[in-house]
Amino acid sequence: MLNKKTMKDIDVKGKRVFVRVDFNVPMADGVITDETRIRAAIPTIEYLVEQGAKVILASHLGRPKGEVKEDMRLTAVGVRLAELMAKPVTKLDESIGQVVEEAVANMQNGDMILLENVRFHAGEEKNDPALAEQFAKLADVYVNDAFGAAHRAHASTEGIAKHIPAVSGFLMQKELDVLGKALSNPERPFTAIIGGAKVKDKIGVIESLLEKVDHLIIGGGLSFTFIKAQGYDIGKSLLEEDKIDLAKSFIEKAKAKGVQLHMPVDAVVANEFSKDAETQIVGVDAIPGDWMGLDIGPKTAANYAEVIKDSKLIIWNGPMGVFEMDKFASGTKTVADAMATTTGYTVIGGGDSAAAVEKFEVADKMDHISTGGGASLELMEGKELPGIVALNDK
Ligand SMILES: Nc1ncnc2c1ncn2[C@@H]1O[C@H](COP(=O)(O)OP(=O)(O)OP(=O)(O)O)[C@@H](O)[C@H]1O
Ligand SMILES: O=C(O)[C@H](O)COP(=O)(O)O
Repeated sequence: MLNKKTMKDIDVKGKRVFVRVDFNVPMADGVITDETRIRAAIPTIEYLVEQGAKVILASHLGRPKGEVKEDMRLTAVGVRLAELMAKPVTKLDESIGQVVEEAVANMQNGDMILLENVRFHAGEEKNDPALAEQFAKLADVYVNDAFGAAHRAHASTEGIAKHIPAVSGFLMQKELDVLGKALSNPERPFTAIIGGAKVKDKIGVIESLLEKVDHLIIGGGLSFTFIKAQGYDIGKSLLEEDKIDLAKSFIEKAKAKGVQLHMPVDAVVANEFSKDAETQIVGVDAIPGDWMGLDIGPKTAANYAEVIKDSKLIIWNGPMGVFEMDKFASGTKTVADAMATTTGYTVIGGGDSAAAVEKFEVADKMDHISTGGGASLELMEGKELPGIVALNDK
């Protein structure tokens, strides 16, 4: 997409290569619960090992806010990576300093080191030039393969690229190719599905997609602000009062642009926010005053499935309801199944939608599941991602 150098444009043989990956994987009690992001980085790591590079891997995990947090160490990730690579990975307890420098000095070609969570240093998120320099001095070359963190201008994603030759890895390239092509030269009909909790988080992406898509499907918590904007009562459903006018303006803009805007016609409502709540299915014009909408209804889901079936390209970001609870999972499941069976090209914009297709066991039916939640959203909004901008031009 962008004219940036990749690993293939430079010689990495025998070089010390600092590879920023996004190993920010979900963990529960020290156990990795989803290793997608580790697997996604393997092609880059394998290539570098095969080329005889000295591979120094760096990542963040969680948000430790500049302090050492025992439960945010990358130790378990190192163990899993070694298994997946079927080769030893030396996991260090630091990401800079003497111990790291000595370990790097002792590396043989093809060796792998995994540094400790870079966010244990406050300078990482502050993009502290001194920290970036410390990272840079460990290596001859910088490879950024952390698409999921490309929207962050941090010392290991942006600052370091100012000091040593900086290129993209294979995952970064793939993400940019798929999302970039979809957005710049989409096959039509092009449909975007936007769900999730809040309008606030999706303003930019809705605005940008209205310029590009043929169909825009709205679901999830944010759809209730749109339903309200159409003049219906939404009971105790999620409402962003200050975004009603914005929702109205989106409805108008869609009309003006000839974009077909699809909004819920029915909803699954509950008497409380609980997995054991009482539920009923109602039209959006009949939501009872003290109930809340927690999923799109079956008519809506069937409408959405029909649009997905007839589309050539579909991008999905954000669940249709509270899919974590069985009673409110049906809308998201119907959309996931429609994505799995359409002949169109399907792209999942990371985060909760990726978790949803995993949960409904259709992940392998998707054409592309982005490893970036926030990053893919920002890319779809048309924003420049600092981790990419910082790389060397071709
Ligand atoms: N009708 C609803 N009422 C309340 N919460 C809802 C509703 N529909 C969906 N949600 C919740 O919204 C959450 C997901 O929204 P959120 O905006 O955080 O994620 P997302 O859009 O997938 O973003 P990302 O991809 O960055 O994770 C889910 O946890 C889901 O339970
Ligand atoms: O999980 C993500 O979206 C990335 O790893 C970035 O994490 P962050 O939102 O904590 O910067």
